[in-house]
Amino acid sequence: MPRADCIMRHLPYFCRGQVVRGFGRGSKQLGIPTANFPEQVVDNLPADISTGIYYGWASVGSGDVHKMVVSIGWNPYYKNTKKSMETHIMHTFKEDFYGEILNVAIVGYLRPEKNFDSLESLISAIQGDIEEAKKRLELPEHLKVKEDNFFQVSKSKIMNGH
Ligand SMILES: Cc1cc2nc3c(=O)[nH]c(=O)nc-3n(C[C@H](O)[C@H](O)[C@H](O)COP(=O)(O)O)c2cc1C
Ligand SMILES: Nc1ncnc2c1ncn2[C@@H]1O[C@H](COP(=O)(O)OP(=O)(O)O)[C@@H](O)[C@H]1O
Ligand SMILES: [Mg+2]
Repeated sequence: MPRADCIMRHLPYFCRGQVVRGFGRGSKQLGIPTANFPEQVVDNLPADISTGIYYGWASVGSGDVHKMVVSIGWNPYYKNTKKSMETHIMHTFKEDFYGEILNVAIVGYLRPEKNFDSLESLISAIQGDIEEAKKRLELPEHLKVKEDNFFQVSKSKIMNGH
């Protein structure tokens, strides 16, 4: 079990980066696309932040802020050799946003990464995470992060062309 202090000490955790292509394993076909961050963003995570499933807020470029869940780790079901950080945003986008800047604020921890004996059980675990995250994000302490200057800055920066 990850130690609680290693998780909470770093939250809320803010970061941004360009959306890159993942393994294209068809998470989109499963109805759960995940926007993957490049290696540098993953390498910049605090060294002792636990791998696992987290929730928080995200925006694409200067767009609206939405609820999100993010998976940090090695995806034991797929046995990745590189640590990844993938964000599923609870919003239906008109099109893909590869190459755009994804802004994320992680506010809470849900569970460690797990292995599953079928793809169906992985999918239902992720769906459970999404429902739990939606609920927890309604807490006032989490709602206030949605209004954080971090997201305002991302708007003005992009609008001014910097
Ligand atoms: C909320 C959430 C929870 C996840 N939990 C697990 C997990 O417990 N174990 C695992 O192997 N992968 C987990 N994943 C990662 C999926 O396996 C991953 O999104 C999928 O491999 C797609 O990868 P790709 O973007 O490289 O195509 C989770 C993803 C999300 C968004
Ligand atoms: N709600 C969403 N959350 C995350 N990514 C989304 C969403 N809707 C569309 N996308 C797009 O889908 C891509 C991720 O799909 P995915 O199947 O995980 O492919 P990859 O393996 O390349 O990450 C994202 O990079 C983004 O461009
Ligand atoms: Mg992905």
